[in-house]
Amino acid sequence: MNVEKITQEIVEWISGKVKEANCKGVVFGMSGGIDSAVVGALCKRAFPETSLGIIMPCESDPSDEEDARLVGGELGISLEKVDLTATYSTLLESIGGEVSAQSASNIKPRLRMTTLYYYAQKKGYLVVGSSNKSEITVGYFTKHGDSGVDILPIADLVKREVFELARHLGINRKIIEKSPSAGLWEGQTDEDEMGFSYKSLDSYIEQGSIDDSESQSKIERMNRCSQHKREFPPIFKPNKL
Ligand SMILES: Nc1ncnc2c1ncn2[C@@H]1O[C@H](COP(=O)(O)OP(=O)(O)OC[C@H]2O[C@@H]([n+]3cccc(C(=O)O)c3)[C@H](O)[C@@H]2O)[C@@H](O)[C@H]1O
Ligand SMILES: Nc1ncnc2c1ncn2[C@@H]1O[C@H](COP(=O)(O)OP(=O)(O)OP(=O)(O)O)[C@@H](O)[C@H]1O
Repeated sequence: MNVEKITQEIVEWISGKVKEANCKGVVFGMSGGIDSAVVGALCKRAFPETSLGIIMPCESDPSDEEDARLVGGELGISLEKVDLTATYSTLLESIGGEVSAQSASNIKPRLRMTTLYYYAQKKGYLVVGSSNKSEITVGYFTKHGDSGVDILPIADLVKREVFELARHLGINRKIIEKSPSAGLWEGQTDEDEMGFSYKSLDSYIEQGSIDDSESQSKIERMNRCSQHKREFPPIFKPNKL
């Protein structure tokens, strides 16, 4: 992969999409992870004066905010912080009843999506998502949460390519070296939850099959089960005659 060429193409693409929408800039969530760091760096190149990163802790590990500030500081990205922890608790209290841990944790990305759209409309910006091809292939994202965005600049890159871009863009080594995590609960890591490594997933995407048949079946099952997340909701078409 010619990383500099791809970087330039993505930057031009972001710029073109924002102009087509008659918008002035971009807003994105800064989690302290590698995906949003790469997206932040690309956005800053496309819109040096009108790129805004939002840090949105929601029962998050405080080190995530430190990491997001480290990336933002080094790249010169303007940052705002919106703490969603109290909002999340209040919503769960209003819902009441017994809490389902998985359903509850998916509220967090949806509160972040709501917050990003507030800033987008207020400032005339587009919301930029940070999903990559590996996550999208297996549906490893929250429907209408972190997938609720306007444009997806790195969604055709597998995780390995995101790492290549991160190194090229000069993202701090601390961010590159930590284990990818959605940060939805303490100790969560992408690879533990998915049950296979990004290496296996990326090889499957690029080659169509891998030697590890157990991982391949898991990947194929997750891909099938998450098809609905990659499509517009089915529309019933009544016979109006
Ligand atoms: N066949 C079907 N047709 C239409 N809709 C269908 C459906 N099956 C389920 N659904 C709907 O989809 C919902 C389940 O999907 P969803 O709400 O997304 O929930 P789900 O896929 O269960 O959870 C999201 C996963 O993504 C992970 N995640 C989240 C956020 C960020 C990242 C990251 O690393 O970047 C990862 C998270 O840890 C978790 O494993 C169901 O409750 C139902 O409403
Ligand atoms: N605490 C947070 N503050 C702001 N945005 C967040 C936060 N957590 C998640 N997000 C947003 O949701 C996206 C998906 O979350 P996730 O934590 O999986 O990604 P990441 O941290 O960028 O990358 P990685 O999967 O490598 O950890 C992030 O890229 C970011 O845009």
